[in-house]
Amino acid sequence: MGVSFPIDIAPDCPFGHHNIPFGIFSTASDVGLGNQRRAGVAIGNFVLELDVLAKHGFFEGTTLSRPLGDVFLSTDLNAFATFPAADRRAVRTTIVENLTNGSSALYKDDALNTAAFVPLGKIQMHLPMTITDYTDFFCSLVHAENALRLLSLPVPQAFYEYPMGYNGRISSIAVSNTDVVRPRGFFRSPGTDHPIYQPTQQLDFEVEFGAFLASPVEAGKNVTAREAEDLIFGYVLLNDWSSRDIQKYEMHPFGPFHSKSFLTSISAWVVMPEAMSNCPCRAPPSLSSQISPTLEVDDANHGLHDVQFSVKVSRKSVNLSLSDRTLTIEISGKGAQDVDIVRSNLADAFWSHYQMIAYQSSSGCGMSTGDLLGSGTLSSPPDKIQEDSKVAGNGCLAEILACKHILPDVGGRPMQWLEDGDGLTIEGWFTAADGTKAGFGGVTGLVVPAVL
Ligand SMILES: O=C(O)/C=C/C(=O)CC(=O)CC(=O)O
Ligand SMILES: [Ca+2]
Ligand SMILES: [Mg+2]
Repeated sequence: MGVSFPIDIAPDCPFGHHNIPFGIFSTASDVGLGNQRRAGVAIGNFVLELDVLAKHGFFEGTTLSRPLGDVFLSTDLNAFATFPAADRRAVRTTIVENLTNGSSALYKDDALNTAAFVPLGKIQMHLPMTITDYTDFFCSLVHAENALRLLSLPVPQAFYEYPMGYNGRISSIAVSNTDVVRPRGFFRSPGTDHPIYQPTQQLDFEVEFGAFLASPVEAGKNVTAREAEDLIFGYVLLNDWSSRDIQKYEMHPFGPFHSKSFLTSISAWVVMPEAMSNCPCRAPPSLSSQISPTLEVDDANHGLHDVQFSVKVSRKSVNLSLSDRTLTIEISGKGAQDVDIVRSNLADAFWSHYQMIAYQSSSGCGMSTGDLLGSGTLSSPPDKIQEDSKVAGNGCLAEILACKHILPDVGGRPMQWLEDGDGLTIEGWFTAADGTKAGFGGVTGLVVPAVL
């Protein structure tokens, strides 16, 4: 038997028995269906092929409103997302019940076991959904105060009244591990009086939380925040890579344009809301302001869970030596140094995804299965970051610089903007239903030089 019961879950593994995130993967040509994209769930160090379960009748006893058919052979999770929330929950429950039952055919039938489990090391992950629209919001008051202070601007009154947002570009969205090609744009370098088209010198990240919409919202129909829960298919980590010099120049008087449209990375695994159903929530601070009834949520059910984010930069040290008129630059071959620079928490946001969905629909704006809603940069107040004072509570470098927070050196150099060769990973962890730690699996990117 390739995978025996109980599946070993290492303490630092994000994919325990009560997380079960969904994703789209492919394998090498000699493994299973090879390079065909298909759906799976992550468990321990494996992906469980969902079509193999479906074809072996695992969901026949599951009450569903319509047959699953070949839904798990789709190249995205959109078709599965259109099943009613009760169906999606029932499918997930069946998977959990089988994985946690030593007498399931999953563990007893050798051929099935071999076909169903594929080691994570043998797969390639793809975008989990075909993304139909993308909005990026501005939901953290801590971030808004710090970012706007840098521009000597007050937080606008509207911030407290609804979740502010801007329309993003779907073409910018890529799955974790996609390289970050340094973007080029028009901006003024210090000391010049006109903009020059050049690679950004102020490349930044933004820690965000994304939600995928399951069911469409017809144009003209207003969804209230209390109705939004069942519309959410699942959550991903999102990094809204940003160029601050381009942004500073272009955002007068419009919103962000090229400064945000070169890349937005998301984690590959979509965590279902049910995985977080027992994870603590804190009532969103927006409830204490004057908000429209359509944006009101229940104190105990609003989606602002205790999800702990961290950011790690990986940078190689550079040794310079000057001998005999020759300058030698050596990138340390001893591997990169990893440094934690940020820790923040979803529970510190001002607005939740339920409220973002309600606000998005409030104008009569239609929404589709596969719409992605980013939370905006997520920061936490400094008093929450007690364990390690070197780590900032700010969800991006611009804000860390605005707060004059001194980060530890990385690769022997001060940490300012992202450099070519830097790797950056955002992780997110929460408490799953069985009390174990569960995670998103990270969203990572390597910065590579601009294409000139
Ligand atoms: O107006 C500002 O200060 C900044 C706006 C943004 O950077 C847009 C954005 O991505 C918002 C966010 O991530 O919170
Ligand atoms: Ca953003
Ligand atoms: Mg971006």
